[in-house]
This record gives sequence, C-alpha cells and structure tokens, in this order.
Amino acid sequence: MTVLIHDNGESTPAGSLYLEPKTTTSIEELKSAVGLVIDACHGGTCRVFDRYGYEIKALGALHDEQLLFAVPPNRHFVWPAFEIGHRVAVPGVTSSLPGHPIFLETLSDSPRVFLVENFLSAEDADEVIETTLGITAAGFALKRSTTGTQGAVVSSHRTSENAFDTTSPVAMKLKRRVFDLLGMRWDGLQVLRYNASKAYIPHMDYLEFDSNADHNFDSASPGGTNRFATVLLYLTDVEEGGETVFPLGEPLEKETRTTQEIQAEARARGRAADLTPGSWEEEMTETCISRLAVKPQKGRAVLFYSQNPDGTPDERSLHGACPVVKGVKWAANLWVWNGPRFGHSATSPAKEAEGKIQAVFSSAVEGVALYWETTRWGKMGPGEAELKAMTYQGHKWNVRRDEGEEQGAVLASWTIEAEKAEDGVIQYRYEG
Ligand SMILES: O=C(O)CCC(=O)C(=O)O
Ligand SMILES: [Fe+2]
Repeated sequence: MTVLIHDNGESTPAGSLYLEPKTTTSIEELKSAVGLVIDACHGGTCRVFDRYGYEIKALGALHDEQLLFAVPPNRHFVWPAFEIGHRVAVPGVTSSLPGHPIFLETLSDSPRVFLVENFLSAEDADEVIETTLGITAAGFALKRSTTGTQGAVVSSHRTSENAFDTTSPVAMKLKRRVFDLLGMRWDGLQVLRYNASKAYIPHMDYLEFDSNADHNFDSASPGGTNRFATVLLYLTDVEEGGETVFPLGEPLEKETRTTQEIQAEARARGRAADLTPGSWEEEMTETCISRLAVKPQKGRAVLFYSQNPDGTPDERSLHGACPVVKGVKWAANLWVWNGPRFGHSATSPAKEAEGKIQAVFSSAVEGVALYWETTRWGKMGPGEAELKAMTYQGHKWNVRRDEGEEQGAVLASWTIEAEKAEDGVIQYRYEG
C-alpha cells in the first residue's frame, strides 16, 4: 500500500511511502517512516492526520493512495487548501441543520481562507444577538470596540461596537463547535455590531511579539502562543457593504476592471456616499470591491489562519471589515490560540517573562541536531548557521546524534540558567 505524505497544511505531497503490511506493524513505525520524508518529523516525532483533521491511531484505518498530514510536536493540524473552490464536508462536527454537514470551501490558499457553510442556524444567530443586547455587566456589555494588548484603546480605525459573551448556552455551544472544527483552545466569543458606515481597517489578528512583556507571543518558539486562526460567524445578512476583505487575497473572479471603473462602480453602489472624503474608510471601499471579500450571510462563517503551519505569523492574513453601506452587520469573532493564552505548563506568565532569554546554539562537531526536550529544532555543525530560540529559565535543550547507528542518542544537555545570560543572550556551543 502506498500513502502520500504531506507537510502540515500543504496541498501537494512531499513524498510517498510504501507500507509493507508485514513490516509496518505499529503507528510508531509509520511515524518513523514519515520522519524519513519530512525533515521536521525526524525520528518519528510527528503525529499523523488524515485530510479531515483526524489523527491516525490505527494502521487498519489506512487505505491505498491515502493522503497523510504530518504535524510536528507543539503544532496543530491546519486545513489544507487544495485548490480554490475545493469543498469538503467536515465529519464529526455538528452542523446547524441535521443531515446537512458543515462544508469548508477554499477561497484562497495564501492567505489561507475558507468559507464555512451550515455553521449556525438562523435561530442561533438571533439568539446570540438577543443575548448580547441583554448583557449589562461592565466590561462585557456592548460598547465601542478597542484595539491593542496593553489596555484597551479606542481607535478611529475600528468603529464597530462589541460585547463579550462568555457564559450563555448558545455562545458555549458555538465555541465548542469552533473548537471541534479546529481542535483547540479559544478566546471568548466577541460579538460585533457595525452600524451604517462602521468598519475595521485592514489589520492582522496576530498580536505583535513585543506588545506585552508578560507573554511570549512568538508562537514559533517553545511555549510561545498567539492567535492561530479566526472563525468569524455572520449573524445577519447585510444589504450592501460589510464584507470581510483580504487585500492580499486573489478575488474569486479575476479582476479585469481598471481603477477608474472600480471607483465608478463603488460610487454607483453608494459605497462611499456617507464616508468622509480622504478617510481610510473611503480609501478601503476600492479594496472591498476589487479584492478577495466575503459577503456576510447569516449562518455562514469564514475561517482564516493568522499563522503558518510552523507557527510563524502569516503576514498575508491581513484583513478588515468593509464599511457597512446599507443595513446593520452583526458578527461574532472567535480567536483561536495555538496554546493557552495565559501562561503555560505550571509557571505564571510573570514568572516566565522574568526568565525570558534568547539562546544561540552552535556545534563544532558535524552530524548533530538540537532538540528542545524532544522537539527537533534543527541541524547543527561547523557548516550550519547558528540556531536561535526564545527560551526560559529551566528549559532543557539537548544535542542529539543526527545520523548513523546511534541516531537520536543524547550527547549533551543544557538547562537554561538565567544568571549566565549577558544582555539577555546565552551562547551554547557543543565541542564534542
Ligand atoms: O467584521 C469583520 O468582518 C472582521 C472583524 C475583524 O477582523 C476583527 O474583529 O478582528
Ligand atoms: Fe481581525
């Protein structure tokens, strides 16, 4: 039997494996074999998923020509885009309409954007709005939206209102469903209202690395977490405007109009009528009708990723909310993180921040690799670039043999000691 091995989130295989039923007898052997195809899975460290996001737990479930997706340790399964218009019924996630599955339809592969159909029923959408209007607690009730991580800042670049629904049964149900769709953790359900002309300037949901000293937002580093994906639920239809726009995404129908034609169409549709001339909202209207834009439709959702599968920020995930022209737009945001928002393992964020250190690793010896605990970090040797990582007091890094019979054997271990850092940087060199 032959299986095709894909890197996490990739639409084309990195290689294939022939599995001999007699010799490949355990999942561990499958994982080791995957490690031969995918560098980041060296030594069998990756989990293996099918194309629907289910982890392969038994070899009996495999079939010939099956696509397998290798997910490195500390990373999450990312839906592959395949091609624009590709539709997949998501198994195992409850939809709003019994008998009608949730469909993911690929809108763009970079940025990685999917339309989610049948995500919530009209009743669910109405209930979220009703519940939101009834929230009175300070800090949760509907009020002008803010931006930033260092305390809330009212910004002229985000003119909607929002509320947080952290407790209602319908919010819990929808959060669980998003969790099922992605298999991860979430922020609260942020409910948004955009009245006429209200909008949100194009931005990234990913938070800046240095936006808050108490948290490691570098999601590609050990223990670092940040917003990973966003599922935006549309709670109402909007007559005109209010699209979620991805300025770096290709529109589904290739744009052939000239700038003048686009501007004329914007005027004809009343797009900029209520907007201040020269404002960012007015400037945005052109992007809204010429780039990848998802029209709000009650019961639908849009899923997009803010991180690449390796945890680095995807700068192409830039998006915004187009000014509402006619009607009121209600939507709800779920920001999903790649790991806990507040702290991780047993240590508090404040404690973590104290020991936050940049480490630089190198080796005078060939044929070795650096590991964080059991996570492969990269190859080291005289001909290789230094490896850098944001790490913390007490983290353990290992040098392992990377070839030959003793592959995987630990040759040296370093435990990060904050007092050895100079200006926040520690150098480690393996001399053999
Ligand atoms: O309302 C929208 O379409 C987008 C909202 C958004 O990007 C956000 O709240 O982060
Ligand atoms: Fe956003």
